[in-house]
Amino acid sequence: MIKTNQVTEALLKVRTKAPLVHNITNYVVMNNTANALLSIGASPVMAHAINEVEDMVGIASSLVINMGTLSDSWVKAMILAGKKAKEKGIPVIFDPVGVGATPYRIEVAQQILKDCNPSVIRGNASEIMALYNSNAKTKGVDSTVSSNVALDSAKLLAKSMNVIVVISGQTDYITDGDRVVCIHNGNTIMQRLQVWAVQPVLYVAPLPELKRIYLWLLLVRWPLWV
Ligand SMILES: Nc1ncnc2c1ncn2[C@@H]1O[C@H](COP(=O)(O)OP(=O)(O)O)[C@@H](O)[C@H]1O
Ligand SMILES: Cc1ncsc1CCOP(=O)(O)O
Repeated sequence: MIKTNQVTEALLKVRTKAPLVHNITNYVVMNNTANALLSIGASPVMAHAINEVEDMVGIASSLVINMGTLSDSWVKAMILAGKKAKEKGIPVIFDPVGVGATPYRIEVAQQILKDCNPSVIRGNASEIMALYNSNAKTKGVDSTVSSNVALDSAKLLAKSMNVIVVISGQTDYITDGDRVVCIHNGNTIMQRLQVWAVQPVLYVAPLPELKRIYLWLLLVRWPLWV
C-alpha cells in the first residue's frame, strides 16, 4: 500500500533537487518529453552524441532510453550511456518502442536489456510481449492487443530481470513480478494521439491528477532516482 505522504515526499524531492534526467529519445516525442519533465520540477537534457553521452550520464540522476527512432550511431550511444549509468548506479528507464516490428528492433532491445540493466521497462502490450518472447510480432509503434493480454509476460519479465514493468493501454499495469497496480483511466482518444505516455515517468501536467500516481509509484519504488 502506497501512503500519501510517501507520494508527497517523493514529489517534493523532485522539486527540491531538480534532478538532471538524461534522455536519449525519439524525434517524435522529444519536445513533449522535455516539457513534461520540466512541469514536474525535473531538469531534462536530450543528448545522443557518442562523444558526450558518458559525460552526460556522469552528471545525471537517471537515464531514459527510448528506441523509437533508431540508427546505428544512436544505438551505440544508448549502449555507452546505459553501461555508464549501470556503473554509476543510477536508474535506467527503457521504452522499447516498436520492438517486435523488425528484427533490428528485437536485436537492439535485447542488447539494451543485456548491457544496460534497466530498472524500469515501459511499453504497450505488444512491446512487452515481444520483449519477453522475441517470436511475438508487432505491427509498428501501436499495440495490436489490449494491455491485460500482456500481464503474464510483464510479470515474468519483471521477475526474470528484477525490473519494474509498466504496460500502458486502456488500463495501465505496473508490476514487480509479484504485485500488480492497475490504473483505470484510459481514454480511447489518447490512443489516437502520440506521446501521451511519452516516457515511463512522464504522466504530468496536462493529464488528470490520477496520472501522477504512475510517476509517484515509480519514484517511491526507486528513491535513488532523486
Ligand atoms: N486502447 C486504449 N484505450 C484507452 N486508453 C488508452 C488506450 N491505449 C492507451 N491509452 C491511454 O494512453 C496512455 C498512453 O498509452 P500509449 O498509447 O501506450 O503510450 P505512448 O503513446 O507513449 O506509446 C495510457 O496510459 C492510457 O491512459
Ligand atoms: C510514431 C513513432 N515512430 C517512431 S517513434 C514514434 C512515436 C512513439 O511514441 P512513444 O515513445 O510515446 O511510444
